[in-house]
Amino acid sequence: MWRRVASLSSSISSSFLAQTASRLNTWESLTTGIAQQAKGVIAPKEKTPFITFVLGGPGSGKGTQCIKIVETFGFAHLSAGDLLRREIASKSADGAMILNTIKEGKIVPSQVTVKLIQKEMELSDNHKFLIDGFPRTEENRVSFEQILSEWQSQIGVEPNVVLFFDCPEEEMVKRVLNRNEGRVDDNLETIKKRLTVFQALSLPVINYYSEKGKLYTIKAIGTEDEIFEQVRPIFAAFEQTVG
Ligand SMILES: Nc1ncnc2c1ncn2[C@@H]1O[C@H](COP(=O)(O)OP(=O)(O)OP(=O)(O)O)[C@@H](O)[C@H]1O
Ligand SMILES: O=c1ccn([C@@H]2O[C@H](COP(=O)(O)O)[C@@H](O)[C@H]2O)c(=O)[nH]1
Ligand SMILES: [Mg+2]
Repeated sequence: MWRRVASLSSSISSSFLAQTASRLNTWESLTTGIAQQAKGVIAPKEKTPFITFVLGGPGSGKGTQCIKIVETFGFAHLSAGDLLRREIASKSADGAMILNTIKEGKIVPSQVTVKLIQKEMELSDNHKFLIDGFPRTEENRVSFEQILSEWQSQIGVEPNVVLFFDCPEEEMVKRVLNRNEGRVDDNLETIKKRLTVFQALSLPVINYYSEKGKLYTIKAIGTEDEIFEQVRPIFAAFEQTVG
């Protein structure tokens, strides 16, 4: 379980925190850290988080390619849409609001989505994250950067890689209508709204990362395997340094 050192402050004394923080140059595993502290040994987890945002329109193939990246490169896959659908299924306090927002093809408030992603990252034993379908708006991006800035001394405020699956609209519509997974937003009316939201709110995020030199654009047409052959070299290039 990965935890930010700062998030331990409510349960652990500040002297323990200061001691722990000084020994660790990155995130600490809470359970391992406490057990090892009891033995008088704290072994640092030296792997720095590696964050990839996976962006693209509805049905562009983000989730499909994430599965292949996980299989090949051992990332943890965090789909923002799946986390939100899990909230609906669990009938959480935000569930009804999230359901209505998804049906309308709109964007759930940043604080809700960021909290879910942050929790998943903190619970993960992995240090390599694929964050699928997020950030969807500039506001999402800034909210997440605020979280990362808490870890700034360790990892900086930006993702390491941003993938953009660039797919023609007619192909995206065809794929979504054929998806057949029972999603409430897989209908023509909602898809049209999602495409409008993508153009208006998500493309600016993609342009932002392009200007930052972080963007890797994938031509998302062809077979799933053909598309993955564009994705593979991006992660292969980082493999030595990321672990
Ligand atoms: N290269 C491809 N060719 C044909 N169909 C594909 C291809 N890649 C994915 N699909 C299919 O298209 C549908 C949408 O793919 P996927 O769920 O991966 O997209 P997505 O970008 O995650 O969409 P969303 O944003 O709606 O979650 C799925 O049914 C998937 O099996
Ligand atoms: O960061 C996010 C991600 C998703 N949503 C909402 O969920 C649906 C479905 O998302 P997928 O990534 O396509 O599974 C999306 O249309 C949004 O309504 C969100 O608000 N914020
Ligand atoms: Mg998806």
